[in-house]
Amino acid sequence: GTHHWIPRSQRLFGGQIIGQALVAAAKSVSDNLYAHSLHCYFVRAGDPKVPVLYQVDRIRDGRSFTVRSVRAIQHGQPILICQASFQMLQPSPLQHQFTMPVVPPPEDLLTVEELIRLYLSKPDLAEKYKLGLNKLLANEVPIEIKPVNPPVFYKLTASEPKNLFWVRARGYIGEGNMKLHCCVAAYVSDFAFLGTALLPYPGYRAQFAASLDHAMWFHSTFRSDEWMLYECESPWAGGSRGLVQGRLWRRDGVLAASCSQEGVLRVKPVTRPSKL
Ligand SMILES: CCCC(=O)SCCNC(=O)CCNC(=O)[C@H](O)C(C)(C)COP(=O)(O)OP(=O)(O)OC[C@H]1O[C@@H](n2cnc3c(N)ncnc32)[C@H](O)[C@@H]1OP(=O)(O)O
Repeated sequence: GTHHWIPRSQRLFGGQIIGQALVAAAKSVSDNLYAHSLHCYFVRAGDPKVPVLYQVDRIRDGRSFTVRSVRAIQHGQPILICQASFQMLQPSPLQHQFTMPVVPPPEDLLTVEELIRLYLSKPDLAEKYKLGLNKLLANEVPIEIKPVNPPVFYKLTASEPKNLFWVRARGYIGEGNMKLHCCVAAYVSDFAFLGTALLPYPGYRAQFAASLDHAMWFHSTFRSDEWMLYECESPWAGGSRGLVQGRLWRRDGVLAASCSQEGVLRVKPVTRPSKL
């Protein structure tokens, strides 16, 4: 696996490693099987200077379900261990899902880049914020994001640990390759996910934040290059860790996937300039 967007932390982006691990697992199963879940642990930081080797173990090929175990390896050591399970399409009379939250459509909202440009155009914006916003703008991520409740970047306001944004992969993937859409959704699902646990604590900034594990369940067909609503919430934080849970909704209200992640969050108080 080669690298796309590299975060400022200079560790490999977790979503990229999960997405590529799922690509590797998916290549080892037959075409009539579809990913329905994955469970991963990030055991070492990924090094952006070298590629990642994905080693797949064929754990079991069952009649309906097939399980693969993938190790992502760099410098001879695992950086991620991932179990992925695939199933052949099977109908069922049992069918239910939660209801998608009612939010404005993506066409009525601004992308993160448009929001940043809007803030940068404000004549009264302090210099110290301009630098941070320009750094964010230079961050070329292969995902488009439209926050439903855009954050006010320079205001320290605590909010509930809940977040909603429209997301889609940049570029065209097209219909047909459901395995690829799941891999791209795995990439997308790790982006801006753990930050949900920090929303109630504007007085602290993350000194060290990294995902420890990530799990996903795929429920229906979807296209990751079309807008999906990502509903994120953090039911708990403590012990220098935060738990986040997410639901990816197709815009027609069908629940496409569910995600869970725990991350290490080491924070320090934001220092405000003295008024003297
Ligand atoms: C949030 C974006 C989502 C992402 O994509 S994150 C990328 C995917 N996830 C990862 O890369 C995580 C990979 N896993 C790992 O790196 C390791 O397993 C992991 C989680 C660091 C745990 O390894 P350990 O050896 O147990 O590391 P550690 O927790 O002792 O140290 C990690 C860093 O924290 C620091 N630390 C330790 N105790 C601390 C304390 N009490 N207060 C403040 N900082 C502390 C420690 O120095 C270390 O920092 P650094 O890595 O040296 O810069």
